[in-house]
Amino acid sequence: MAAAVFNQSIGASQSLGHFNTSGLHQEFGKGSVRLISKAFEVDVGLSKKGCYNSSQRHLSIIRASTSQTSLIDIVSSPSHNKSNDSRKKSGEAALILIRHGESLWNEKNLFTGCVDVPLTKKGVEEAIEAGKRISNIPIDMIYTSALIRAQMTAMLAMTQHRRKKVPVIMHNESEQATAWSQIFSEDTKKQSIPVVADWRLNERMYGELQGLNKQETADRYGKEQVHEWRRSYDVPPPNGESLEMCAQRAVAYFKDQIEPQLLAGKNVMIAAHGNSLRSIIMYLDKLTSQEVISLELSTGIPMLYISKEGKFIRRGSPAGPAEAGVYAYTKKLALYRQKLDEMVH
Ligand SMILES: O=C(O)[C@H](O)COP(=O)(O)O
Repeated sequence: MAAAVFNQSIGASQSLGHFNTSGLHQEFGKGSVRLISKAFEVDVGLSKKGCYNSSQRHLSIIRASTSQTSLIDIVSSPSHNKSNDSRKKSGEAALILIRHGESLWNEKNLFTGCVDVPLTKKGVEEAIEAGKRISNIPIDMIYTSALIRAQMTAMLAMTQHRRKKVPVIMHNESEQATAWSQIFSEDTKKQSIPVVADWRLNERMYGELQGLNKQETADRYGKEQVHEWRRSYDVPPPNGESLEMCAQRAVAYFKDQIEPQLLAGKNVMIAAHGNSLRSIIMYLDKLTSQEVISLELSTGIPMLYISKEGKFIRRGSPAGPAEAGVYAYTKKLALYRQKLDEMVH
């Protein structure tokens, strides 16, 4: 069964180059075609609780909590996870990248950047659809930006996951917040997925363009100027961040916080934004500052990478509802899926 899924997936990956794509795409690299589109993208040929009035009580809660293992410790510690042995053997981990679903300002065609606006109804639906597409892929840790549109996307997507673990937002903004969000059941912790929200995954800060209409801005300053602000690597919009500046925090965060999790065999989902993800993909795929110009990400389309021995291998994203035919599963992912099937039947 697992082998069948595996073979089917490999077959799909080999034929991906023949799919019709409806969105934007780019081609470059020797022997490799990268397609980033609404439809799919793949490399071809590469393969806490209660209110305490007494401050005394409050302090003791904090002290008690410091001796508790946190949810992140549970996920990160090898001794807490039986399947960790097989992870070590295969030395691989899944990495899912997902740009948030459509936001209310995407719908209005406004520059959004770090302005914190929620999803539209369509964005909610996109997030749920994205969740269906990744419902068979293991997820041990979730990282999102500090912005609600990315957090909504991650949470809505997780409502669809077959493993039925519960995403739990980590609150480390203060000692008190950490203490008050402790879970006191090891079993419950094991059925939870830590969600770490960090501003360094935020959308690029769009400076004085935030809140302006994209079309009106192009009419006023010229299409080329606006394209340069939106897509060039090193030209920042007025008083905003260039992609390069955005990369300095987003990629640094990825390297410091996320990559060690992947290297430890943890399967990670990142829900973030067009430009913070473009900068991370630039790092993962070793794109040049020229190549990244034509890299476009659609809202709500999950991309799958495999992290193996310090390398990142793109394994596609789905063209349609039949996700098994479009993600190039590894044997390990196929086995995970088989286990999920067995849990249901
Ligand atoms: O912040 C925004 O306005 C968008 O979500 C991303 O903008 P872009 O398409 O100009 O990169």
